[in-house]
Amino acid sequence: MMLGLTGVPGTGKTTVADILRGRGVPVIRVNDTIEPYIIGSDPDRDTRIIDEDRWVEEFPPVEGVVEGHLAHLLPCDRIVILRCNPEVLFERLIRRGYTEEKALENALAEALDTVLIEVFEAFESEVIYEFETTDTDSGTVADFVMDVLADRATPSHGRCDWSDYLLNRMP
Ligand SMILES: Nc1ncnc2c1ncn2[C@@H]1O[C@H](COP(=O)(O)OP(=O)(O)OP(=O)(O)O)[C@@H](O)[C@H]1O
Repeated sequence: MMLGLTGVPGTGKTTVADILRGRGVPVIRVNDTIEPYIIGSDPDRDTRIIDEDRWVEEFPPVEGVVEGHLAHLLPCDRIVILRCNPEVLFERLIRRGYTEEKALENALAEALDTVLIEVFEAFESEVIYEFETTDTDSGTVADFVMDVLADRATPSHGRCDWSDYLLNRMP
């Protein structure tokens, strides 16, 4: 089974993936596979531009976990999407050295359910597992991913509502 572990930057994907790898689960990091597919950069947004179509086309199927915010573009069997309260996400990203602008951009992407919407466009709800990491340690998040791999978890989505965050930001 190929399980995609996705979410906005800062939701904890890499931390969880490292724990899973430590427990013997095969994990591929999207970031380790995209180098040949970089076709430019966007200095305004401090991001690299990837030829996503070619990356998806040439990605060899994996028995295990694919971790990264593009994982849901792949034909995964199951998708775990990590969520985090945008205020907390913002603080995590600032602590990690992001500029305020970039941290805010990601907090807004989380508040607007951006990744969840992309996941919904590509997958049936029976294979989508949403998990909130705001007040949950990464070991517990890793336990959940292992439950999904072992078919012990129930698909779910729609429990994260960050509309208060958006309302508080309106002029
Ligand atoms: N469950 C958690 N509770 C508290 N802090 C966390 C949790 N998960 C991750 N963090 C912290 O948040 C920051 C971002 O974590 P991480 O790099 O795992 O996120 P990510 O989703 O992989 O981001 P990216 O997509 O940019 O790689 C790190 O400083 C990490 O220590």
